[in-house]
Amino acid sequence: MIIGVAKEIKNNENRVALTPAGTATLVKAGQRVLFEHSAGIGSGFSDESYIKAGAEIVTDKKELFDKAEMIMKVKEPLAPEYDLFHGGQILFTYLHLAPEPALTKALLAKKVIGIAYETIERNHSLPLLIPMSEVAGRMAVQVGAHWLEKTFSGKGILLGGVPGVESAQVVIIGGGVVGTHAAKMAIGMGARVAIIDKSSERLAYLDDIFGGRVTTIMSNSYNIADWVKQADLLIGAVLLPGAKAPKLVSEEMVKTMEPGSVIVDVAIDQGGSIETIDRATTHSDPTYVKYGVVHYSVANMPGAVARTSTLALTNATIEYALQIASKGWKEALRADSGLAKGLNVFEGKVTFPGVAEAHNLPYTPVAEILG
Ligand SMILES: NC(=O)C1=CN([C@@H]2O[C@H](COP(=O)(O)OP(=O)(O)OC[C@H]3O[C@@H](n4cnc5c(N)ncnc54)[C@H](O)[C@@H]3O)[C@@H](O)[C@H]2O)C=CC1
Ligand SMILES: CC(=O)C(=O)O
Repeated sequence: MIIGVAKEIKNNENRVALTPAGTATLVKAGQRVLFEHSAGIGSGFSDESYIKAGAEIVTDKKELFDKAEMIMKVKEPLAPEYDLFHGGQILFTYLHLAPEPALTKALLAKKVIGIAYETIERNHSLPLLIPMSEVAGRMAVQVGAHWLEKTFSGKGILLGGVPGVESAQVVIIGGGVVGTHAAKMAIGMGARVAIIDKSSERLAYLDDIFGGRVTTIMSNSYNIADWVKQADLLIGAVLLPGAKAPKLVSEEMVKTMEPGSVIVDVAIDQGGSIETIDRATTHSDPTYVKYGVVHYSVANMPGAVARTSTLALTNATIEYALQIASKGWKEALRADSGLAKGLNVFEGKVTFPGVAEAHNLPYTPVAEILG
């Protein structure tokens, strides 16, 4: 199969879909890898390192898209990329289609075979979302600590306090991968940490692994309102896989937060879980202040730590890319029902229920397509 690796164009998106090691794995398996010129630079990988791994460098983006049977990316395509796709082309990337009507429409019109990293399942987990959620969870605390500084419109408090001075209260809504990694960092920095989740099993697990170092809270609007009010740093980390994120924190709740508090809504890539966050921000302009509270809603947080993220992402994606390329997408999906959950759009049809529901479009089960 001819695999095209495209350079990312999203604001400050420095990740790339394959490392040289991942490229070498595909080439060794008999696949042809076309690599867009300088696509790896932001992650510290030169064109030469990809040539050494067996890739061919292509300088013209259009030529890359025209030739490739499968395009591998990191982020969802943006408007300038929509026209580059052709019918029957496989797109293997994060798609996050539920909050993106224009992108969904474009991929349907182009009859692209869209396999989304974030909805592939294995053993009831999301193996291609996990590595970036680990990164974003850890970053959420780092970023939150930064914006809590007075210079950046924050309260002017240190997460860990100092002896004789109270530490900050971090409140995390959603105790999955993002939430757990955020909690690890926040505990490490000496903050007081509360995690709110709707799953009692998950809360029990978090209580077990963190012992007395976190407070676990059952998710309901009463408890959320109570804890949002106390939060110096509020982290949104919920997920309903493939669907739009539920708005759990209302505008009224945000108004009860003290001025200079900070919200980091990691769940923004699925539309966001905080009512006062109505748009994704960018790494070059990451925050705005509303009701005195600093709001941060960057949808590609791991792009800022591209070297770590590209390595972690390729570690996870490579075995799936290999399966799709060597067996062909249909056979690969037939052989792995978890990979089949990644199919979101196929030849003008929506094949993921959460996406169909979000856009009020008909839903075609993947099984119907695989036959
Ligand atoms: N902004 C960014 O750069 C990035 C964003 N993300 C996003 O972060 C979000 C979280 O991802 P993961 O932690 O991997 O998901 P996950 O599936 O591991 O965890 C989600 C948690 O949310 C909980 N949850 C669902 N509904 C809830 C409710 N009503 N109340 C409280 N808890 C609820 C679930 O029980 C689960 O524990 C996703 O939208 C993901 O795409 C991930 C990586 C980067
Ligand atoms: C998960 C995702 O969208 C990201 O890492 O950017």
